[in-house]
Amino acid sequence: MIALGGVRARPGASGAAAVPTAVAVPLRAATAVSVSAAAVVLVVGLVAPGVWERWSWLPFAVGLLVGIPHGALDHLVPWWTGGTARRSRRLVVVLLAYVALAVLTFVAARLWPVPALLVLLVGSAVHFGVGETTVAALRTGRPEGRGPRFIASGLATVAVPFLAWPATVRPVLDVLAPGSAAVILDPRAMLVVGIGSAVVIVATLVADLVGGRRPAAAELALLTALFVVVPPLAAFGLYFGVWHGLRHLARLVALDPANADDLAARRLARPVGRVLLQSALPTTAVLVVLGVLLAVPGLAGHAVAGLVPIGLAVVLALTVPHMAVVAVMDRRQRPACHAQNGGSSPA
Ligand SMILES: CC1=C(/C=C/C(C)=C/C=C/C(C)=C/C=C/C=C(C)/C=C/C=C(C)/C=C/C2=C(C)CCCC2(C)C)C(C)(C)CCC1
Ligand SMILES: [Fe+2]
Repeated sequence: MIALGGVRARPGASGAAAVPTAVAVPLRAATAVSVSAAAVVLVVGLVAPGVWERWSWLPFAVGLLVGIPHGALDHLVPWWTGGTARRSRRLVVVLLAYVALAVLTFVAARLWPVPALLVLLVGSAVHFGVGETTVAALRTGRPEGRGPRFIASGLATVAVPFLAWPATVRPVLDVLAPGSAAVILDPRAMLVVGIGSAVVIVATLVADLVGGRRPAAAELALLTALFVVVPPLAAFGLYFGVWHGLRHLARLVALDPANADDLAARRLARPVGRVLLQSALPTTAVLVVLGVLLAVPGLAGHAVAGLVPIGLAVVLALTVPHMAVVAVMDRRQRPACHAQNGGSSPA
């Protein structure tokens, strides 16, 4: 037996598990919204490229606003995945550790901007790659290892915008982490990462098509095209908020034990309302921090000013504690690799 979304499911003959309604229903809704939104943004980028070049900040700002809540229930994940009763003293410890990790990351990024940004970008690629493979596994009920799809998704979402839009990202990098543009956009490094990304993405697409995994191939192709065609801030905003963030929220909806009955009856409205209500306070706290950093000149670092660099700095600082929590969640929610042998996952 394997564990999916906190519900046990028996693997079928092919090694794939029947995907429980608890996770299938919200994930299907989130997938429909994210794929449609990405397709619309991509088509606009193809038909009227000037629109996103001029209005990039809009999808970026909306993406931040919609994407921040996906981490806002991180402090509850250990209880939802561990199946133990919530104790207020342990909750306070988790909250304090989370805030401390985010503050330390923010300060480290101000003190050592270039190495910190490089580490955070690699961390982001791992985080997005794991998110894509876990969602693929949860959708099909088949285990997904840390193989080509994980690397291809990380590269498509993090390396491709730098490869396709060097002139656009350069000024943002120069403000976010002075000196980082020369390192990240170094022509030899770009050539190596560019060839590596092309090989891994194309190989994954071909393997998916040959293996009959057409939806997975279509999603990877859509994401790659989005980051190639649409200017990076607009593409990132769409991906972060409406793709990665929304799918993560769908997984959270399935994890909260309070939603079990509604999801079993395929009712989504109440579970979505519950998750939004629970995430409102932590989201507001992060938005207040963002507002204070924007309002008080110099607080985010001497050179950093404006929504784009401060928004990115805040979101990147949250990446570290968020990644730590999501790593635990992924281990407990994704179909286990040994499902094929009928083993049980570490629920
Ligand atoms: C719970 C809790 C809370 C809350 C939390 C939250 C709300 C979270 C979130 C989280 C998150 C929200 C996360 C995030 C992540 C992110 C990421 C992962 C990012 C990445 C990025 C990138 C990759 C970028 C890139 C770039 C650059 C750098 C430049 C320009 C261009 C581009 C855009 C491309 C608090 C603190 C209140 C308290 C305690 C507890
Ligand atoms: Fe995330």
